[in-house]
Amino acid sequence: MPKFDEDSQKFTTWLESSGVTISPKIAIVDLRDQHQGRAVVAVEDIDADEVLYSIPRSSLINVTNCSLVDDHPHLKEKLQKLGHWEGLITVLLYELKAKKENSKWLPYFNVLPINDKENYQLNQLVHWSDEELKSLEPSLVLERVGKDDSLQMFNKLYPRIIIEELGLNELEGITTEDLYNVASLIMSYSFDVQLPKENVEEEDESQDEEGDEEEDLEVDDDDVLEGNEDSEEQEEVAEPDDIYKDDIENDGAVKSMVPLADTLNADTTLHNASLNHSEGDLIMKSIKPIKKGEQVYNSYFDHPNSEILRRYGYVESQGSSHDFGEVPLSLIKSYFVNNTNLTGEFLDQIFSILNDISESMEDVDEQVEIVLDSYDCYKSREVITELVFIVQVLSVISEINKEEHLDTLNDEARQKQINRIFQKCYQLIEGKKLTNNFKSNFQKILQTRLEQYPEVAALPYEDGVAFTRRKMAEVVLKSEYQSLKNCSDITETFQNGKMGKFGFIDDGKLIRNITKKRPAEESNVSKKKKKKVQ
Ligand SMILES: C[S@@+](CC[C@H](N)C(=O)[O-])C[C@H]1O[C@@H](n2cnc3c(N)ncnc32)[C@H](O)[C@@H]1O
Repeated sequence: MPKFDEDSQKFTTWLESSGVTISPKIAIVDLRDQHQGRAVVAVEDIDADEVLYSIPRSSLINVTNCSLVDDHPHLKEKLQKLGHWEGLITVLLYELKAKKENSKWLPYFNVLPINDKENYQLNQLVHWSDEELKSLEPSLVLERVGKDDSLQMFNKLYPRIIIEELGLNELEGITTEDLYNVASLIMSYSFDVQLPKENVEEEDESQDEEGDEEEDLEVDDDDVLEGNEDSEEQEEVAEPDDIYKDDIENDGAVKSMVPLADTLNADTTLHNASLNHSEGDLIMKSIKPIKKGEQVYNSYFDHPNSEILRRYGYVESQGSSHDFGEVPLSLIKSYFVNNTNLTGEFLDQIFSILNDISESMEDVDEQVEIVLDSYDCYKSREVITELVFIVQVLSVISEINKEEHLDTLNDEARQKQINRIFQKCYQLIEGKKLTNNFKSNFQKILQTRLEQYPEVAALPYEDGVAFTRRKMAEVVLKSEYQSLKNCSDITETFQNGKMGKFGFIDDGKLIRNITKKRPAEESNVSKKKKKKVQ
């Protein structure tokens, strides 16, 4: 029997001996010829809502259930305070580098990329060379690769935490590559597993609500490789006690490796099974009928292809259902600088005023932050409201600025006028209306963004599986290009699509409405200033 199959079989035997019960209607199969590694398929027809397997918590690996705690019980508390990523990385390094052949999870590790370099290539973006990453330009996913942040976290973990704080001399000599590999494994295989309610209650009653949620558990979508929650902290040279965070158990969930649950591949359109939590075991259930021979697919959350590639190292060759392209704020800014009378300096002031306006809104739920780093434009011909809002606001400001030179007003008057424009645009959009200038500026902005993509992005998806890094990069660019292209069709996006039907009005009408009610003193300031610049 080939080693790959032998490892799958040993893994299945190990699962059974670890208390995992598996429906006879499914089997682990070898889909290397389709570049999908191992997968789970139905060997008989399965109805919706059938239990496919049930996994006892004792077979999970996390900071409360691992060899490290078995061997060094006094470290349990410290581990739980390290943070989800740091905790699980440490625990896994101990299994892989200290326990090695003696780890009770060995048959599980042997079916994972970490112990089978021959059959698995790690393709998450942190493993791409700078040259390879260039093939993803101009995708903004390049700003989220996070190699530097990961490195910062690794430098904090080793040797400071692992050797000096926890005293794990068994792990002396681990390399940055070891850390990258373990972090990549966590990124694409781990789950945030909810703790049974009683556990949470004991620790912190305020977590009750979260513990009660009956949501599906999905493969983790957290961002350690970007150094998410802790990136600022990591920049400082921390003193020993600031390596500790809130107790993991107080979060109501613990980042865990879940054998077998992570053997499921994912697909945004073919998703047919989900992992549910219960008080005891974790249960994988079908969410729709699955025919004999079909693959059982989990969902890794609503990611576009760029994120699927970044986190999991593959792409959906015909596009993800959740694809979007992004328009960076910098492009919007340069568009207005090049095509209107707004200068870069004035636009920066406008952005800062817009931020102040949203911060000053009393009702936090109603706060509208419209200055974002980038704006998503979905394949489904929906764009985020913030994009509509900012382009509409800037279109109006540039029009008013022709007459009134807002940039020459004093700070207070300028702020008031921009606030008024903001409020009027808000009402306009709420009333499902936009202006004609918005239409033309929006179209040109999207066109400018589309022109940044290489020619290949405009071509249709190719047949077959994209599995080389070059082809996967092309698929990401096509996914983004098509999404942006879909949204650039104004009629489809703003009149026939999911965003509802917008009416377009003459800009003059809105501008008259904004300028007519301006307080008298503001107009005076404006006139005075205008005289100066004439
Ligand atoms: C949780 S594991 C799934 C099991 C994995 N196939 C294995 O052999 O271990 C996630 C990894 O599986 C692969 N994968 C998942 N869904 C896939 C898909 N639809 N197409 C190709 N590869 C996929 C990716 O390499 C991803 O990082």
